[in-house]
Amino acid sequence: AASHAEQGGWDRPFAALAIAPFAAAALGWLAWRRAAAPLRRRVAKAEREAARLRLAASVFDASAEGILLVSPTGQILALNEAFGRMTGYRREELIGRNPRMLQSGRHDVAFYAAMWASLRTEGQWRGQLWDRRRDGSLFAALVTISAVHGADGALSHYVALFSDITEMRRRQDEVERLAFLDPLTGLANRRLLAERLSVAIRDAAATGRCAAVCMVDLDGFKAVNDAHGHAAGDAVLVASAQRLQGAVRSRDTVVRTGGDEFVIVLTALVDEAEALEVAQRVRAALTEPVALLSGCVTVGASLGLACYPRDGADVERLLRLSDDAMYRAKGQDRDRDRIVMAPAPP
Ligand SMILES: Nc1nc2c(ncn2[C@@H]2O[C@H](COP(=O)(O)OP(=O)(O)OP(=O)(O)O)[C@@H](O)[C@H]2O)c(=O)[nH]1
Repeated sequence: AASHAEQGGWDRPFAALAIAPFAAAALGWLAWRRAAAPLRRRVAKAEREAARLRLAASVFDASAEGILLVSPTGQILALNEAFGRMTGYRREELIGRNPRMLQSGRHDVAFYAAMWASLRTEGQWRGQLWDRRRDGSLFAALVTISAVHGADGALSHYVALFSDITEMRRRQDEVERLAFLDPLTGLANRRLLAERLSVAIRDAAATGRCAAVCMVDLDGFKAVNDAHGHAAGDAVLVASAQRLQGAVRSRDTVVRTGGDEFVIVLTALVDEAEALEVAQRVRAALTEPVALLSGCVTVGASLGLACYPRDGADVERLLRLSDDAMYRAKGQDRDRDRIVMAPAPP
C-alpha cells in the first residue's frame, strides 16, 4: 500500500504535467470561442442580410410592376426593368433625374400638391396618374408611393409602384364616350345636355357674354319614314345631324334628344341677335333637300330659342322656355320662318 502511495505521489504531478497542454488548448479554444462569438454572430447577420437583399433584388427585378426609388430631394435613385419597359427609358437616362420629367401635363398643380400633402401627412399616396413615355406617348398607371424611414426615423427615400392601366383606361374612356353619344348620328345625347348648358352659362357669366339654347324639331319627318321607309328616315336624321354640326361653331354642342328632336347649346354669343342669326342659318341648312336612293326629300324645321342672361340663369328654366318657344314655332304657318324666341321677361 505504501509503495502504491509512493507511486501515487509520483503519478499525480506527472499526470498534471501530461494533461497541461490539453487543458491549455481547451482553455484557449474556449477563450477563442468566447472572443469569436460576436464575430460569428456578425457574419451570420451579414449573411442573413445578404440573403434578404438578394430576395429583395429578385422581387425588384422580377416584378411586373414598375418600381422607382426616389431620394427625399427628388432624385431617381433606382428603377427596375419593368419601369424601364413601361416608360421606354434606359436606366442611365433616369438615374439622378427628377421624376417630374415624366409628367404628361394632364394633371394640374393642385393634383401634385395633394399628392405631396398626402405623402407628408400619411406617408403614402395612391391614385391614377398619366405620365409621358420617352417616345412622347402617354401611359396611365395606378401608382402607390410610400415614404420609407430609416432606423433613426429620418426619411430615407420614396418607393413608387406603377401598374400600367393604359389599356383599361382607354376601354373605360371609350365606354364613357359611347354612353354620351347617340349611336345613329354620333351627336352627343341627352345625358350631356344639362352639363354642357350649365358650362355655357358659367362661361358666359364669367366673360359677360350671352349663351343660348336652341330647340330644334323636324317638320314632316314622319312622312319620310312612311313614304320611303325607316332606313331613309335614318339617312335624313344623319344628314340633319351633319348639317346642324356644320352650321354651328366647334365650341357649341349639338345634341340629339330623341326621334327628330335636337338641341343646340350656343356659347360665347355677343347678344340674343347673334343667337337668332345662328338659328336662321341652322334652319336654312336643315330645309335643304336630302338626296336619298329613292329620290330627294325635303323636311322642315321648327326652332325655339331661350337666352342667358335675358331669359334666366337656370338650366331647367332655359330648356323649358326654349321648348315652349319651339312649340309656338310649330304652330306658325309652314311658309313662315318657324323660329321663335322665348318672350323677353316683363
Ligand atoms: N327613321 C327613324 N325614325 C325615327 C327614329 N326615331 C323616331 N322616329 C320616328 O320619327 C317620327 C317622329 O314623329 P313626329 O314628331 O310626328 O314627326 P313629324 O312628322 O316631323 O311631326 P311634327 O314634329 O309634329 O312636325 C315618328 O314616326 C318616329 O317613329 C329613328 O331613329 N329613325
